[in-house]
Amino acid sequence: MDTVVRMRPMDEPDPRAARRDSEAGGGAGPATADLAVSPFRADRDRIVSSPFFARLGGVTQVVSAGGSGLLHNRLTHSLKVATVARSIAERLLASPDAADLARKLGGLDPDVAEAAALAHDLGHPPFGHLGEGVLDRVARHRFNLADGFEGNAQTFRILTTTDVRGPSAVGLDLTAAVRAAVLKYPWSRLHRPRPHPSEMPVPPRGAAEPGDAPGTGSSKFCAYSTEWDDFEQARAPFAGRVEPWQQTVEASVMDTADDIAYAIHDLQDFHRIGVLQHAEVAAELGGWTANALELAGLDPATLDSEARRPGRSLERMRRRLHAKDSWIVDDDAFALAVARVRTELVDDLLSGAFDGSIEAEQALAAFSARWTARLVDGVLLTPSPPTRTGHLTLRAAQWHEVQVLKFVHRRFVLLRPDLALHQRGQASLVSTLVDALDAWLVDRDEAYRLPRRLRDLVELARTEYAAIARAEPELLVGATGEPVRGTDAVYELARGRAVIDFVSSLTDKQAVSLLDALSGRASQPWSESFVL
Ligand SMILES: Nc1ccn([C@H]2C[C@H](O)[C@@H](COP(=O)(O)OP(=O)(O)OP(=O)(O)O)O2)c(=O)n1
Repeated sequence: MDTVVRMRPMDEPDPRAARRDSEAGGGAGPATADLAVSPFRADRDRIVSSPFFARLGGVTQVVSAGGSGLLHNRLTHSLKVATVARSIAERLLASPDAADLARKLGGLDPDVAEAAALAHDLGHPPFGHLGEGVLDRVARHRFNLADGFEGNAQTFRILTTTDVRGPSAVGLDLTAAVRAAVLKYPWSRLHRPRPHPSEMPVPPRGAAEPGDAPGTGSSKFCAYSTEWDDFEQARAPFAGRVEPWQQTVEASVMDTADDIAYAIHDLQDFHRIGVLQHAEVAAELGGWTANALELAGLDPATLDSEARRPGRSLERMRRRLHAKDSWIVDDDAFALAVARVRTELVDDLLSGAFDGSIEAEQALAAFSARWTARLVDGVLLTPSPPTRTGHLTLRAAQWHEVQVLKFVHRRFVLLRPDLALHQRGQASLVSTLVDALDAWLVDRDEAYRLPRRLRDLVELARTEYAAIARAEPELLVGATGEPVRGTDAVYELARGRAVIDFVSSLTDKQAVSLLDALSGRASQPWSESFVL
């Protein structure tokens, strides 16, 4: 790719700072004026002021955000990601070579990276990833929405469409650079850009179709067809700087910061509440280290049949890395990463139970500070990365360490049957709630008593799908690829999108309270725990 960069004359507007409404002749009126002078700082402020941002305090990171308040929720997580993203950006800019490369690739501004990090989880539905999977199934199977639901695409929809910042504004009207920086997976599910990244010989991370659902498009993506115009406008300043399927540098900073933040704080959280036990983690890592050669020689069937014996799960993970990430995987680096995690996590942190003492808090804080610094020190900006990664990557040592840290969390927290039990209940709650709201929407007798927000969302989506039907009818397909034609069919899509928008914007607690009320289990009509 040609990265020769033309210098912009001083009086020419910065295309990275372009806003959609100002291009359309609108712009911020007096009621919505920004305090910050820098457009990217103004974006950061717009995001922080949004009710969608405040809502993240009530949304699950891994387990419910309610209760003790000691575990991370999506708000405290986002604040940490923002801190890490800003410091990565500032460190890169302090190196003349990295700063020069970042400029050639389309620019790097710490305010943009920070704003994107603050915004990156806005689209997470109640109950986090669990809710995401349920809403995707419901969107495709019940409402025939080919785009389904995806947390990152919902983030982009909130920022550009459903959030508002003044009487006439649709979306937060952010700059192109910040909008582009939240595009972790810069493509739509099925059709755009062309050729679609899912068709590449080695697709970027998230672009491949799920093996068990052929024809459903990329497993991760950042824009529904309703937001495609915004997507193209946001990415326009980066054309010729990065490939169409590549993240901008700022998106890559946000993505890496997200990985670093949760790899560390998820382990802290579950040590704090006593779920992460020293003995089982020590046995797994120790079992792999003591028998690495023998385990590497086991055939896959034996490895599967012995899955519960110490070391087997880690060996399966090592093989998965070889299958998916051959661009970086290295057995020596893997063994060193296992050794380091064993020393610093298992022997140091987990060897004493968390008892709330000052000493225990100090140990947690030291673990977090040491690992955050180590991983942030491991970032590297490269001119021509392999397709599986962005321009910003972790060096091999730190990349393997993050994989091992995430493995410990997945194996000893996420795969626990007691967590699965809890999540099955939440999954059923989300899908029942969708059914109940949809039944309310189609009840003719209740047409004038519908929640105002829900009604507004239906109208918004109806306008959007009608516009697509006129301008790009080929994009309007149902979940099995059949064309959607006619006013009634378009309305059905709009109804589905509106219910999904509505449910996905609830906190965990609101979702519970709303279903209680809709099922006749709430005793008070004027409850304050949710706002319709
Ligand atoms: N099945 C899963 C997967 C992840 N998580 C948790 C672990 C991390 O705390 C966080 C990771 O999810 P993110 O959305 O922050 O990031 P990803 O990069 O994994 O996903 P995406 O790229 O879709 O945002 O969610 C979880 O509880 N259950």
